[in-house]
Amino acid sequence: MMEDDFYRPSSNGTVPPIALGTVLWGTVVDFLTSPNVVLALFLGPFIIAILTRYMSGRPVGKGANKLVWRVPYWIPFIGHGFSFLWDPTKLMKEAREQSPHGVFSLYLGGTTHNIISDPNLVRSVMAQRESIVQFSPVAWRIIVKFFGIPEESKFKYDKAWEELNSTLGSLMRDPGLSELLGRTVKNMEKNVSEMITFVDTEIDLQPWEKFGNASLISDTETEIDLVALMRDMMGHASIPAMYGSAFLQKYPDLLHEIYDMDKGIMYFFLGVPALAPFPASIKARIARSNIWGALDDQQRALDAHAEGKHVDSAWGDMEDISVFARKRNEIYRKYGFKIRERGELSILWALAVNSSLLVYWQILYIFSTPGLVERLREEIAPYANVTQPVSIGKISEAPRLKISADDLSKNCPLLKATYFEALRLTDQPWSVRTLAGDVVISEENGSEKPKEGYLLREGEFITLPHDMHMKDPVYFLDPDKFEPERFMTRDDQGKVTVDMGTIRPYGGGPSLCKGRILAERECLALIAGILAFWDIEPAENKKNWVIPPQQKTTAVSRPMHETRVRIRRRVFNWEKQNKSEKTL
Ligand code: HEM
Repeated sequence: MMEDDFYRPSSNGTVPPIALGTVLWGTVVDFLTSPNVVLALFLGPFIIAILTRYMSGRPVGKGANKLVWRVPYWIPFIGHGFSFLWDPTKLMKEAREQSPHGVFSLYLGGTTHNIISDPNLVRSVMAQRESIVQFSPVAWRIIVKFFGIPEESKFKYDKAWEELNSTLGSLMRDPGLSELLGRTVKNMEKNVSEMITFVDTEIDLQPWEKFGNASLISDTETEIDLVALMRDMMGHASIPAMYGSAFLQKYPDLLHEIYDMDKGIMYFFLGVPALAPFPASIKARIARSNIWGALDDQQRALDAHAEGKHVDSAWGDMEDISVFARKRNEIYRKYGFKIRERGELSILWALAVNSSLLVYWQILYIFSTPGLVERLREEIAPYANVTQPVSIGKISEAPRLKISADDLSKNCPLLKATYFEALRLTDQPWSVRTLAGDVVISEENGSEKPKEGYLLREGEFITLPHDMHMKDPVYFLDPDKFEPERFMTRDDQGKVTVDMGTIRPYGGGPSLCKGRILAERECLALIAGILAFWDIEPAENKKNWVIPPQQKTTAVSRPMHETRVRIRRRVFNWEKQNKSEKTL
């Protein structure tokens, strides 16, 4: 029998195996480098892209039930994915300009998103039945992906949904609203009057001064980052109002962890794995897990408190935790939610992120608009005032600040208009819905104009980017200009009123922001308090304010860079009087 011999030359003239590989490789190389194949490989993707582009622009049809025009795209399946991730605002702005009716659809990773910003059509979407135009599947996706609630807890949430949702109503009416607002304003009155310490010893600085890298210029002037300062001033007032004063004392980094988590929102939604080497993603995950740790601790303490068990003394008597937070804890206990299943992070995040950014933009626009500060100070004077401190010999207390948030909202149209205008310019909220059936949306224009109607199909998404309307030059003259007066009207008797008009800074429909009344009042209160107490100018060139470009978030945008400012305490009337008496 002949032995196998790999090295024996082949007797039948075929090439040996080693050579066979070489030949095969050579053949492949020959094949791949033949002009036809090079052409095909080179042109293939182009042909696919051109075909995709040609076929992806969906015909619109005619009549009252047209299909929404789809922006053509080049890459199958991915569709507009890359340009969407790169700069969604630019993509949408350009698409709206090209679309015959300002309504268009984008194709993102296999799903069709109908983008609607016309206020009449948005109203029509909001008026549809929730069973067809659904928010709850979107809400659950956010809860799992961003807030990290375990998927398997869904059945508990389904059972408790109505009761948990009904607690949100108490954010908008009394006694819940006035309890939260009252405490928030009290914290502001104290913190605003102690906002700047004018010391240069790190240990004596206020937490917001540390975060804002405060540097002492003189006994009466400090330089600081306005973004960090305003964010923390709001957070240090609103979070203790809802979760009690021990919460931030026990977890002093919590506020900044909320900001870090918020910065990583895209990574959570894209499902980027925990260990993926993206610093912002890793930071956001660590932050989320620390926030969970703090909230879990508080839930345990609340459980123990409610059950009359021992509670760690660091939590104090817990009496200053809002009725709202206690009620939610009661519902979690009633439905047997384990500590790790409780979704308080969604509330804490909603409370902390948007108002804290909004007050930064609002104060920046106010100070950078010539003459506005003086007009506002005159308007708010009766409702945000500073009184003379008590003096014993040469030692006197700090001046006292008193703010009436309800009066500011009712009686200060200019201040309120600056809030609406800051929202219009910097808020970029989107409402997203899924379609559980076909639906026709149409303009209820009530005029002779033919009614425009669009057929939207089951399985598609509807996205309402409210910011597109808020910056639309058709509705807002000079849309990039800060002009609060655009929200104000004067009647025949000279009475000035302010109205939000068609802007939708808080989204709409069933998911419409439940903190909107609280947000408006707390923002007005903080701005009025600061205007009453402090003078602010840009640090660099004392007259030249720079408005930073914006980075998109889920609602109020983040500035792309910090704003260094110089802050001085105002000279109050009694001080001016004392001075003039001394010089006499
Ligand atoms: C200027 C400040 C604020 C802005 C611009 C804002 C904006 C928004 C937006 C755009 C939504 C989503 C709406 C949608 O999906 O259509 C929302 C939801 C929500 N916001 Fe706000 N918000 C602000 C402040 C607050 C505050 C202070 C709270 C207090 C906790 C709060 C609580 C909520 C809650 C609970 C929801 C979810 C509502 C639901 O799904 O039923 N918001 N907010």
